[in-house]
Amino acid sequence: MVSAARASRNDAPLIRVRGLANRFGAHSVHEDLDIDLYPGEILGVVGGSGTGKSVLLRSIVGLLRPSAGHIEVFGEDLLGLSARDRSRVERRFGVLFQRGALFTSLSLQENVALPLIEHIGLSRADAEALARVKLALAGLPGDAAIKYPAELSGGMIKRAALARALALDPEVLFLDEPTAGLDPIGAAAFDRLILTLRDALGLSVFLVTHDLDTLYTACDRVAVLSQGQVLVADRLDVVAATDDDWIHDYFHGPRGRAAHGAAHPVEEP
Ligand SMILES: Nc1ncnc2c1ncn2[C@@H]1O[C@H](COP(=O)(O)OP(=O)(O)OP(=O)(O)O)[C@@H](O)[C@H]1O
Repeated sequence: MVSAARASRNDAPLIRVRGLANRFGAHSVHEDLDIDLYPGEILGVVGGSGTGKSVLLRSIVGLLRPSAGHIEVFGEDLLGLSARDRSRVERRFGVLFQRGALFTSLSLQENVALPLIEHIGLSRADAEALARVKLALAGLPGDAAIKYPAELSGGMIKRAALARALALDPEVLFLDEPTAGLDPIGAAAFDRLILTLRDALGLSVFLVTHDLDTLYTACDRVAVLSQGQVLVADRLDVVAATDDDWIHDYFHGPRGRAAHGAAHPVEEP
């Protein structure tokens, strides 16, 4: 199921990564990696454990300086910018990290208000009012705003972290394994939320995942990382048909068949 907001390949990429290398000492994670994110698309990034999906995300959002390569975002060469200009560009990103990363000593509305106070200089009252709007946008009930992370289920924590990622009205949303740890119903609801938000807010989404259901439900394109590079980045059917052992095991193993079956139910005669 892919919405009308699917990216047109005639558009220039919003994010254009070329020749990226990430090395930690003698350990090379990426070498000469290229990847694009098009406006309005949800790009799923998959690959075996340790293939560098999170490292790639962290390099693009500015948390990790790559060893080599170019990262062009909104037409600007990110690695060539001054710290001040970089943070201007990075303000247009929203990031949801794997473990949610909420401050445990703050209520949800205080967590979401924090970037609004720090980056926009809103008063505490205005920031918390806007935070409540963002929490509602992420599908949380009104009474959740004054709760603390310890009082919430895993699914609610993800939604609160998503609300915080949306606080500054980003144009690009980066999600690192957003459905990890959620039960299948909670994960499916989160996938639908991502689609709804993309359509409503015109977001472009870079989504690192292991979740096959997410790929089938939410992603316009899928990029597979393997041996330090992007092995293939295309529509799911093209990717699933690519001749590669990992792709074959991933898409055509029991979980892959189940996800495909759920996305393409056989119609009763
Ligand atoms: N700061 C760091 N210093 C040294 N090595 C690192 C650092 N960050 C990541 N790595 C290594 O880079 C490799 C890729 O890590 P990354 O977390 O990106 O993998 P991943 O594809 O996201 O894996 P998973 O699917 O298991 O989450 C791993 O071998 C990891 O140990």
